[in-house]
Amino acid sequence: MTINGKTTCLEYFSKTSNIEVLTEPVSKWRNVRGHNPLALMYQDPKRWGITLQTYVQLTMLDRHLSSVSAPVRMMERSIFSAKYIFVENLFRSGKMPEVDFAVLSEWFDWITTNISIPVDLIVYLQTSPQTCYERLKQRCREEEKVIPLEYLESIHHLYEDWLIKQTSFPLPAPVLVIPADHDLQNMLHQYEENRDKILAGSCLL
Ligand SMILES: Nc1ncnc2c1ncn2[C@@H]1O[C@H](COP(=O)(O)OP(=O)(O)O)[C@@H](O)[C@H]1O
Ligand SMILES: O=c1ccn([C@H]2C[C@H](O)[C@@H](COP(=O)(O)O)O2)c(=O)[nH]1
Repeated sequence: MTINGKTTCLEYFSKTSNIEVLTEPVSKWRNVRGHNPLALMYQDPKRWGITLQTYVQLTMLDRHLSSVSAPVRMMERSIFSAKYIFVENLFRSGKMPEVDFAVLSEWFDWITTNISIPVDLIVYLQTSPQTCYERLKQRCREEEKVIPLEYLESIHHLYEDWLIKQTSFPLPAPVLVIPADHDLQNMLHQYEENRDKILAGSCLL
């Protein structure tokens, strides 16, 4: 999901030795050579969706390919969720022209056919759109103030189709589902309970 506690979870595990944590490169999406493609996309998705998602695809690929510095790597999101969820959502909601979707898809297909992107486990922090909406307001990131609940509902359905029903796109790895509508204390307890499974190697979505 989006805005559901991924960074908070990674911060928790980053305190464990032998784990390398790679957070999402969102600071790059907010500032590429002085431009803010994340803000532009939310202001006018039809015009700027392709711009943001091209850059997301590049920066996620860069994260996947960066050299490993610990026995276990935990990564926030992936090149797969960028394509299967966010690009798909823009396209299906009529906010991405067909030609932009086609070009992004060609890039994605080329990358995933020609470059090995191994993922061992997907950890799905499963949250309701309402919870994400509350956390969005709590975090109060300037670019995201325009996000309506309906946007989070669409993203949620795409995630559920992909990771739970498993009816939409191929899964690059098995899925571990952690219900994540709970308060922080409860979440930390669940992370401890799932620690061994998670440390088998994971990618947070
Ligand atoms: N379990 C939780 N209960 C309540 N608030 C939370 C919880 N986990 C995270 N938050 C808060 O929600 C907001 C978004 O969390 P964050 O970890 O940044 O999400 P993400 O990385 O998925 O966007 C932050 O303000 C964070 O402090
Ligand atoms: O491919 C993507 C990935 C993310 N986003 C947006 C969604 C959020 O506004 C930010 C960061 O995501 P978090 O879940 O808060 O970490 O980036 C996107 O538009 N496209």
